[in-house]
Amino acid sequence: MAFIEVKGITKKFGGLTAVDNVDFEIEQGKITAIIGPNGAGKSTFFNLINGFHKPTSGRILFEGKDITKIPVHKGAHLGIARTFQTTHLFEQSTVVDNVIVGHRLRTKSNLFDAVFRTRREKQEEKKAYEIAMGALEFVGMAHLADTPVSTITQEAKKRVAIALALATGPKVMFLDEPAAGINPEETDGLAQLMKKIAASGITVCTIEHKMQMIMGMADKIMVLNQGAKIAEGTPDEIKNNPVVIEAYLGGEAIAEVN
Ligand SMILES: Nc1ncnc2c1ncn2[C@@H]1O[C@H](COP(=O)(O)OP(=O)(O)OP(=O)(O)O)[C@@H](O)[C@H]1O
Repeated sequence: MAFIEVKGITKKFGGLTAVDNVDFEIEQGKITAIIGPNGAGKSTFFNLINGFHKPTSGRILFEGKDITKIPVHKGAHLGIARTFQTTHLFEQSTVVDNVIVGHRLRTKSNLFDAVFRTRREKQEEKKAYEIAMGALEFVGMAHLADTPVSTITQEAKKRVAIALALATGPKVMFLDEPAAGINPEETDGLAQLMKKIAASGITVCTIEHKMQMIMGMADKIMVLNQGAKIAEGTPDEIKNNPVVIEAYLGGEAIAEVN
């Protein structure tokens, strides 16, 4: 059984077919990247598998279970996490408080507990703090735990956004352009972090435009073009695939990644 299996998925927006009958499998504990030119359908495909869009047709199986129609919060409880843009962080709150929000998603305290501060609520608060600190440790941000998000660098914010997803205890993490807007050295650092996440057993699925980064870290790449899957394989297979070179990367881009 595949970890995530996408079967014949199609998404239409009015008359436009953004994703066109794509079959794809994601392996557990690996890094999978989705690439393709602008408008190829990457974000749409990504949002179909992480539950943010519902397909026009086709099915998605997660550990053999049909998750095609389940709401996003149910997906989160099954272990499907998605990182948000750093602009979704609460700038005035501390780094650790931001991450605690991620963990809260999975804890059981209800409004009654929150108002009357029951023992369970206190225990959960402590646990949420410990989990948040563990996630910050993992991404190398524990030393900034008590710092307001507004004062940390863009790269640090990206790591905090990843910690937030990690704190939900996911089985798979979806990262949308994790390295956008940061320098090459920081990009390398993030690639290392993604490898560390995958090595810890959490499956990583990403869209990224930085080709060198993708080629250096992905176990498997899918190439979309005009909504259709035109290739899938290892970085080496993709770099040398004539269809990909023709449709997307072009001779110069290939020279760049080799
Ligand atoms: N909510 C929407 N409503 C209508 N059309 C949409 C919507 N989202 C995406 N599209 C269209 O679907 C097509 C695929 O878009 P998508 O954003 O998935 O591509 P992409 O490969 O992620 O592009 P980019 O690299 O530029 O982000 C585009 O033609 C886009 O205009």
